Amino acid sequence: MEIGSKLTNSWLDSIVDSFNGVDSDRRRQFNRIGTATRAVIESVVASKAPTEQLGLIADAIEKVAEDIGRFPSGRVYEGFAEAANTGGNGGFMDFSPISGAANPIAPPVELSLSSDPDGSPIVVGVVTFGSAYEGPPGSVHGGHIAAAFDEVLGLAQSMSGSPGMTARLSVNYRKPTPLGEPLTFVARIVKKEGKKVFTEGKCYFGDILTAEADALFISVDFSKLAQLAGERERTNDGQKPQL
Ligand SMILES: CCCCCCCCCC(=O)SCCNC(=O)CCNC(=O)[C@H](O)C(C)(C)COP(=O)(O)OP(=O)(O)OC[C@H]1O[C@@H](n2cnc3c(N)ncnc32)[C@H](O)[C@@H]1OP(=O)(O)O
Repeated sequence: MEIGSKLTNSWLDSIVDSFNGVDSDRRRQFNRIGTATRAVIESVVASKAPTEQLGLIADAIEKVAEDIGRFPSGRVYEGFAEAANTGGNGGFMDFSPISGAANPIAPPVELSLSSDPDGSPIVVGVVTFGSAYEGPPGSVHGGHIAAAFDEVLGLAQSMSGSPGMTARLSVNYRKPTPLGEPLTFVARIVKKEGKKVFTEGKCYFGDILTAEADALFISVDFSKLAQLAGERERTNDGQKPQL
């Protein structure tokens, strides 16, 4: 199922088009950096390395930060990084904080579109949270579970054809969600009433339901998104938001 075809707004199309023009080698290098930085984050959290080694590693990381910091920083793909905005265009999501391979803070959640046994479209997110995401001992922090739900539900609601923003997200944590184990998130649209898109999702470890969520999305006028993008540019320039 190609949901991108349902997202026909020209502002969004221009963003997706801008991704399509992105040099693939550049994208590959960004993804390499994201993957390596994510590995560093995973290893430095509670590392058992000797203190002397930690000092050398800190020196090396400070050098990397200095090297990359010499270049101006902005956004490679202008626009939002959330799944709901992408129409399923994988590349545009490279910098999503949840599913973006090139964003080191993303676990990342790997998203795909599927259908349930009755043929209804669903979004599936597969992820293994590493040590950096620990909340209760051996378990994923609840905030990161909520963020993963926001991402998969956000993509699901875009299948309504009139995507919007999360207005409300409610998570019910049924059992501790294990770290370091593959988890499967499943999300779907429940109903649509005017601008309101109601969604629900579940998180499984194997057959075990560890958390479930429901969320309300409100379809937004793309001029609002353009306004938010403009505000982001202003705040990037050091000015205060004016929303
Ligand atoms: C292509 C779009 C992709 C967008 C990005 C992808 C999102 C990915 C997931 C996210 O992380 S989004 C980030 C977190 N969410 C936000 O920052 C949203 C902040 N809130 C807003 O910007 C506005 O409140 C919002 C756009 C959600 C709604 O504003 P509107 O001016 O469009 O709503 P409006 O006042 O027209 O209300 C429409 C209906 O929705 C209801 N409603 C609005 N906000 C609500 C809310 N927060 N909770 C419950 N109901 C809400 C409202 O009562 C009303 O119901 P009725 O028609 O029955 O009267």
